[in-house]
Amino acid sequence: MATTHNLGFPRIGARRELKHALESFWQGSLTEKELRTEGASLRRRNWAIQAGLDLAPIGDFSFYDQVLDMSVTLGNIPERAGLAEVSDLDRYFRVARGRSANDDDGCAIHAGEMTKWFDTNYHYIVPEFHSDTGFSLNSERLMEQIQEAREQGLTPKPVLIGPVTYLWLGKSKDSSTDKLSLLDRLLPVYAALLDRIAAAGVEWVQVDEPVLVTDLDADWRHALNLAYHDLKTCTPKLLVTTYFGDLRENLQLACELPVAGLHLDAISAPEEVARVVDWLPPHKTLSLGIIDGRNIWRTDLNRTLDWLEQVHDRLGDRLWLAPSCSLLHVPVDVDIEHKLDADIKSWLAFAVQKLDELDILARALNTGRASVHRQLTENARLIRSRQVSGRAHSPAVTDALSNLDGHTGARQAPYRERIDAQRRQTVLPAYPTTTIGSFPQTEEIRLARQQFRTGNLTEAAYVARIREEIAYCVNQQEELGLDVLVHGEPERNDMVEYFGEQLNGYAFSQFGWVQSYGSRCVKPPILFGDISRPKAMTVDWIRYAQSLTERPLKGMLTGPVTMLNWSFVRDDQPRKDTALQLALAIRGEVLDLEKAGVKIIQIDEAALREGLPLRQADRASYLDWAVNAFRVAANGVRDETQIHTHMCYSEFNDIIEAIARMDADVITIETSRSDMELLDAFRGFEYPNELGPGVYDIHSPNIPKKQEMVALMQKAAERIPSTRLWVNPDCGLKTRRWEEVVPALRAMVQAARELRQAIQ
Ligand SMILES: CN1c2c(nc(N)[nH]c2=O)NC[C@@H]1CNc1ccc(C(=O)N[C@@H](CCC(=O)N[C@@H](CCC(=O)N[C@@H](CCC(=O)O)C(=O)O)C(=O)O)C(=O)O)cc1
Ligand SMILES: N[C@@H](CCS)C(=O)O
Ligand SMILES: [Zn+2]
Repeated sequence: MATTHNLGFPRIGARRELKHALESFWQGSLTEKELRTEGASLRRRNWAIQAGLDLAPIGDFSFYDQVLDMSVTLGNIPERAGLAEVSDLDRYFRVARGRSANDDDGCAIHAGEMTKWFDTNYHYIVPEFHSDTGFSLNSERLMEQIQEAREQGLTPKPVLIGPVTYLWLGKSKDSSTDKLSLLDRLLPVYAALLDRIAAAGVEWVQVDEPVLVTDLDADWRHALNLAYHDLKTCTPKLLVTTYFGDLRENLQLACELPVAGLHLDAISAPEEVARVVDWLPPHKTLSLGIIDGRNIWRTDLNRTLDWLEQVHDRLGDRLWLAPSCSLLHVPVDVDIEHKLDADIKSWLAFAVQKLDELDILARALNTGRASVHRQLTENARLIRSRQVSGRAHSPAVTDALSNLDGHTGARQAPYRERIDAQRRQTVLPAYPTTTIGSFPQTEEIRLARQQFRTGNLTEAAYVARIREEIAYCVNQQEELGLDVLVHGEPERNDMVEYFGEQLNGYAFSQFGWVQSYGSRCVKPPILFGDISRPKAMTVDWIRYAQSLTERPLKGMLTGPVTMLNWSFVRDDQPRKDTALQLALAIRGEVLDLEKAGVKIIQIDEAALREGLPLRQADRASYLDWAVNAFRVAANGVRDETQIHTHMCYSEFNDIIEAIARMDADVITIETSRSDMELLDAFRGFEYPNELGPGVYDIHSPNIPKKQEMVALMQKAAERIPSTRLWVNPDCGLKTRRWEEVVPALRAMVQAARELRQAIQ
């Protein structure tokens, strides 16, 4: 009998119940008890959905982030969060979100650093390590949830982040600390935790070690061996899970770890299944991730069974079935979508449907295909309907792509020549100030959009409301004295979804939310077919904003690679082909903006770095097509038109040469939290164009001080000539309030003025 289980379920709730509860709690309109009750109710509902599984995940639910939860379990919470004087939950949120100086006692606490979870759009709170970091067990949360799940009649399988991945995800806060040196201190706490779990009568524990799909040096590989040899005396059976990629040179290591089972992501690594089946010692369980946990297309069940049956024949009871990774990365339930086109909806499977698929596959293996004949026939019909549908294909798009040549992505003149034309066209002071695009997305703006969507506000009234917001935003920027203004993006629900809604080839859901960080969610649009742009998407808003000011106004677009990486994309053609289609559509918009007199155009590529393959060996080819897509989108303009791009959450050292190839005139990037160290990459490489290193962290409610920003820019000027530096925040301001934005930008403008005086 093949066993079914799941690596994790989306915790935000089908209607984002967790988001609403968290935000009410933070505003003070929900008590801690009420928040905990809502959490328990969500867990109950999620487990009810998973009741058909042989083993249900426990501990995947989190009030903010599963990595932060693991830090709490291991007693590794930064001291600044306070010890005795606050409740556990308050301390937890202090690390997650920081605390502004305006709260209660006037003491600001900076939030834990947030970064990308592997190559996904989920962000985790980075564990912090020091040379004296100690660990201590805090198993209450897991023990309670094991009990809750039992009461619901489930067989619990606790989910832990494995010790080696936990260290790998964290950051040493003092340069002397080698993270791996902490393993000796960490392992006894894992052992104690496993003992407690065993005492609760749990048989299997899932231990996530996705580091196994990355390039590991000998020390990290040794750490994996050491850790699992150390833990092998613990009673529960350990299922080491890997996901998001293939194992390659770590395959043998993974197979030979002294644990009871291994989970392989058979969606990312189909070619490794046979090798793992061969290598895995005969006493071990193999869990195969056979349903895509990161995309939303229905699985071809018949085709899956064609190869899976042979594996089942070989492994019998040793075979477990699961989605490829946690379902955290997909929305909850496609059945609640009532506005999706019926054909497209029938091609999709969200978390609930993925578990149904898993059940059908298990039944087909355990009791024969005939026992699920109806479901398999229906699945075959729907898979075929997608394959033969003409809706994904547009001959006009194929034609447009065939007209691309080597010149399409090239600017007319090199940067050193075109910068003169740009400076003649738009005269700016040294250290020009600008922002990244969005200004506060207030409740009122979202309400207006909701009323428009539900027919309670006419289009004319909605447009008037957004124009009013743009006018306010432009006026504020003029008063603050910023040099290059933006319209503030009030018309956008999201920087990707907004464009997805306007392009042919995209569909979008009503409730397809996926957690991005904490209570913040995104609704990735569904890219199902060839992409084209029926009409201009941003020109009217930007033209209106420009009409309100004499100062230069920056047009604002999302780039093709970010559109690709933050959408659910079609799986019937290579991603690079889809990127090129997106690039052509965005190129059309860039040229329309230029035609409308816009002299500066920013094309955000916030997710370019995120899409970088986890393995070094795969990176060059990704960067080639990703940079090419950006160039096709951006570089059709005249020399005088200045192209900006923006990237956030980026480590640039390893991709600096690719960034230079994008040939944007100006790049604005996140750097403030790294104390400008990120700019070392730009110095070493002698980055030729202009750069706006973010001078303050927009994720924090703290108002930056002028002197701090001056100091950061001085550090930047040690690496990049000051004549090529811009002054701007790290990222967009949509999550902040106007009361925070105005003083922060005022201080930033003053900082720029001080810097200018120093070079006169
Ligand atoms: C820069 N970032 C982005 C990432 N990915 C993206 N796709 N987009 C990004 O901007 N990844 C990295 C970072 C992550 N950062 C953030 C920051 C902020 C958010 C965020 O605030 N998300 C909002 C949802 C935004 C949205 O779509 N709003 C809609 C309203 C949707 C809604 O609430 N609908 C209601 C019904 C009606 C209503 O009340 O309006 C409902 O469905 O119940 C809009 O503006 O129209 C959030 O609320 O979490 C995300 C990532
Ligand atoms: N223009 C976008 C970029 C975010 S990465 C914004 O300002 O929100
Ligand atoms: Zn950004």
